[in-house]
Amino acid sequence: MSSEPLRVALAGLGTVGAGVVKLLDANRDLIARRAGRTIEVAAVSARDRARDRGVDLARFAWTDDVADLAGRDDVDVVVELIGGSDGPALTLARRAIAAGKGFVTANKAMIAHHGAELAEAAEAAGVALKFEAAVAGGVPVIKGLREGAAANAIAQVDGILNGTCNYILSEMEAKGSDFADVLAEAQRLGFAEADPSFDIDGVDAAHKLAILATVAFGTRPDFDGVEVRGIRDVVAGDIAEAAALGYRVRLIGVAAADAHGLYQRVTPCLVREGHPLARVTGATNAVVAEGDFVGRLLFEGRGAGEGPTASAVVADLIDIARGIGGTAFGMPVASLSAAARADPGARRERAYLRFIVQDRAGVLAELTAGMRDGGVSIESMIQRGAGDSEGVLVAMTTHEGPARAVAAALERLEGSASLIGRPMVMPIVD
Ligand SMILES: NC(=O)c1ccc[n+]([C@@H]2O[C@H](COP(=O)([O-])OP(=O)(O)OC[C@H]3O[C@@H](n4cnc5c(N)ncnc54)[C@H](O)[C@@H]3O)[C@@H](O)[C@H]2O)c1
Ligand SMILES: N[C@@H](CCO)C(=O)O
Repeated sequence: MSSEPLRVALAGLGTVGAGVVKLLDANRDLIARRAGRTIEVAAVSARDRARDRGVDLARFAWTDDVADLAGRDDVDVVVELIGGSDGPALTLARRAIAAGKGFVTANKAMIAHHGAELAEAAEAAGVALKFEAAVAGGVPVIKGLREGAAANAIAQVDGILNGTCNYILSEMEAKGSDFADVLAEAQRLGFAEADPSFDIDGVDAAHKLAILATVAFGTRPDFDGVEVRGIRDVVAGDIAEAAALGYRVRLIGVAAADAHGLYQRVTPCLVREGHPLARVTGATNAVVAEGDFVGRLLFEGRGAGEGPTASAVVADLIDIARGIGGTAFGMPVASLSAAARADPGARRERAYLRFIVQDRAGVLAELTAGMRDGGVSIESMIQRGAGDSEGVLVAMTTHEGPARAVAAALERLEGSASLIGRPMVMPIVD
């Protein structure tokens, strides 16, 4: 055991930051034995010094300006738990790495947008950059793919990457609760982001997917290449229709890399009951990856909240304390390929389509004509509802075909007086 502790600065003392302090306190001896040295918090910074976080902060040096943590001589590693893709988090990352400090973050937004730049800077400075907590919270999926599956070519990763959305969808499914009530509960439980639109509009999952794709395929991070749709438009009727068909509604991130290029999408999907992602409920995250030699891998666990996220942050610190640096994405940035984006319209899949329509003669004919004109083959169709002023629900499933055909069909129906609101499209995952 080394007598030299690993000295850490913590930037941000919210849900995750306070969790890191609690975990380092609770498992101090175990962590020291595993890391070969103790891990000591030397300095901290947050917005509000006086706030009670349930941990004793008086023992740590305090800095009001978070950027000052990067320049401290008594710190080996800076841990950034502030959030935000740019602003103080990015300034701190750049300064800490330039100052020769290791850098650990849970900030998926920053890594999705600036990961390549920061990884290149870390390589040049010879310091570790680690972000296990940024994807799937406590689930060691970055380490699993970057190290455990490093020998494999990976063709596709699919994941439930946002605990808030999965919690909302599975609570709506189990209790028939309203979207807004379930969202408020997710915020109270501490796994929804401060701005929940990042969660429910799919942006948070897209950040994580872009990072996962980089680690899985060795392609440069391409957040702007992720097609993103969130769960705002999922209604109770969709969840009921999905159940009647033998499916569950889940927000799924999929990334695939092949000869057509890199394909990345986050969207609510119908997932067949029996698929490993269908039975994932609550704030749990799960990632399925297919390796050419290892076969299917499933990573699953708590994707958010104080304890799980702190667990992943401290695992990164333990690696650094052990002297395990390595490259941030599993290979040097210069070796990451700049994959072309695959045409999303060419992707072949089955889809669920839901319309709220006026209940009058000719409406179904209009819908099916739209499908015919777009080149979509309907597999099943059902109409439900009382035919009042709120309209009736029509749900269809399609045979497998290119995604562009469904888009073309919906374009033909756009502006139709028969439609109430916008149609909902969800790919089907069997
Ligand atoms: N909460 C989770 O379950 C979870 C899971 C995985 C990843 N993350 C990520 O971890 C990071 C932190 O999340 P959180 O939930 O703990 O957030 P939080 O809002 O609970 O805490 C943020 C902390 O940062 C501090 N802060 C903000 N701006 C600052 C500034 N300019 N200077 C100094 N301090 C500042 C705040 O005072 C607060 O202490 C984010 O990047 C988030 O995306 C969170
Ligand atoms: N808001 C995120 C936290 C974990 O990144 C979620 O709900 O999954």
